[in-house]
Amino acid sequence: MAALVLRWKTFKTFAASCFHSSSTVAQQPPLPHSRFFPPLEAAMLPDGTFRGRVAFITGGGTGLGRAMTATLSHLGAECVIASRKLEVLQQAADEISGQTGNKVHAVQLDVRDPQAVTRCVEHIESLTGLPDVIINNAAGNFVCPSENLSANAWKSITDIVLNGTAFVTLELGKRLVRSQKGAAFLAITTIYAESGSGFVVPSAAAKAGVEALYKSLAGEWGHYGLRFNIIQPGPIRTKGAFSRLDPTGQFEAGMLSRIPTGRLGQASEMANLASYLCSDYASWMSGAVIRFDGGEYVMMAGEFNELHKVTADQWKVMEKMIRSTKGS
Ligand SMILES: CC/C=C\C/C=C\C/C=C\C/C=C\C=C\C(=O)SCCNC(=O)CCNC(=O)[C@H](O)C(C)(C)COP(=O)(O)OP(=O)(O)OC[C@H]1O[C@@H](n2cnc3c(N)ncnc32)[C@H](O)[C@@H]1OP(=O)(O)O
Ligand SMILES: NC(=O)C1=CN([C@@H]2O[C@H](COP(=O)(O)OP(=O)(O)OC[C@H]3O[C@@H](n4cnc5c(N)ncnc54)[C@H](OP(=O)(O)O)[C@@H]3O)[C@@H](O)[C@H]2O)C=CC1
Repeated sequence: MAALVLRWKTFKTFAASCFHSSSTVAQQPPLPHSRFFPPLEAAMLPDGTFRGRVAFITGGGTGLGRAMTATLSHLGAECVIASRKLEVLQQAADEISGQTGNKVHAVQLDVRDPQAVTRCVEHIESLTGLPDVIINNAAGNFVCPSENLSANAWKSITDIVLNGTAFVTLELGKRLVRSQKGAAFLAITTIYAESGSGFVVPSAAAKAGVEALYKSLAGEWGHYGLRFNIIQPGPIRTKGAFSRLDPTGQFEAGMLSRIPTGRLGQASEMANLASYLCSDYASWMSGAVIRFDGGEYVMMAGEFNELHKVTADQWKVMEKMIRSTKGS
C-alpha cells in the first residue's frame, strides 16, 4: 500500500511538472525583437462591414473560431456557430452577443456525420437564410508517432478535418448554387499542409486535402458567385491546439526561436485577416492560400538560417577562410 501511495505521489509530481493545466508550466515570453511587431487587437474593418450578412463558423465556440465569430459579430454579422459541445457554444454565443448586440446562434453539430450536416444546414436556412460567409474552422489533432496510430485515430482526425469540411462545403454550396446566391468560403488549414509534417500525419494529410478541395472549387464554382480562400496559421495559443500538440510545454521555446517575428500569433490578428478575406474588400480574392505565421515556415525551410547562431568572431574566421580559398 505504501509503495502504491509513493508511486501515485511520484506520478502527481511528474504530472504537475508536465501538464499545461498545472500552473507550474510557465508560458514562454515573446523574444525582445517582437517589440517591432506588436499585435493590434482592434477590428480593422469599418463598423457595419458585415451588417445584413450571415456568417456560419464551425468550431466557433472556442479558440480561433470564437475570435473570428466575435470580430464578425462586432462588424455587424448575424453569426451561427456549430460544433459538438452545445454548452460551450451557447456560452460563447451569449457572451459575444452580449458584447456586440448582434445575434449569435448556437447549433450542435458533429461535422463527421453528413446527415447531421444536412439537418444543421436546413435549420440554419430556416433560422437566418443561407449564409453569406462560411468558415470551415473545426478540426481535431494530436501529436502521435505514426506507428502508434490506430485506424480509428486516423479516421477520427481525417473525418473531422477533410470529410467534415467537404460535407459542410458541399451541402451549403449546392444550396447556394440552386438559390443563385453568392458567398465567401474560408478554410483554416496550417503551414504544414504544404510541407507535410511527421507526428501529425492525419492532420497534415487532411489539411492538404482541404486545400485541394478549396482551390478546386474556387475554379469550378466562381461563376456561381462563390469565392474560396484559405488561411494557414502558424502557432497561436489556444487550449485546443497547445494541449494536444505540446502538452508538456517543452517545445514552446524552440518554436519561438524559429519565428522571425519573435512571438506567437494572436487570435485577434487571425480574426482580422479572416474578416478581410470574407468581406467585400476581398471580392477579387479567390483560390488564395495565405500563410499567416510570423515567418516560421520560411525560417524552417531556409537551409542556411541556422547561421543565425554564428557569432561575429566566428564570421571573421569563416570569411577569412572563404576569401583565402583560391580556385575549385
Ligand atoms: C514541436 C511542436 C511544438 C509546439 C506546438 C504547439 C502549438 C501548435 C502549433 C501549430 C499548430 C498547427 C496546427 C494545428 C492544427 C489543429 O488542428 S489544432 C486544433 C486541435 N483541437 C482539437 O483537436 C479539438 C478537438 N479534438 C478532439 O475532440 C479529440 O482530440 C479528438 C481525438 C481529435 C477527437 O475526439 P473523439 O472523442 O472523437 O475521439 P476519441 O474517441 O477520443 O479517439 C478517436 C481515436 O483516436 C485515438 N486517439 C485519441 N487521442 C490520441 C492520442 N493522443 N494518441 C494516439 N491516439 C489517440 C483514440 O484512441 C481512438 O482510437 P481507438 O482507440 O483506436 O478507437
Ligand atoms: N491554434 C493554432 O496554433 C493553430 C490552429 N490551426 C487551425 O485553427 C483552427 C482552430 O483551432 P484552435 O482554435 O486552435 O483549436 P480548438 O480546439 O479551439 O478548435 C477546434 C474546434 O473544432 C470543433 N470540433 C472538433 N471536432 C468537431 C466535430 N467533429 N464537429 C464539429 N466541430 C468540431 C471543436 O468544438 P467541439 O469540441 O465543441 O466539437 C473546437 O471548437 C483549426 O482548424 C486548426 O486546425 C492551424 C494552425 C495553428
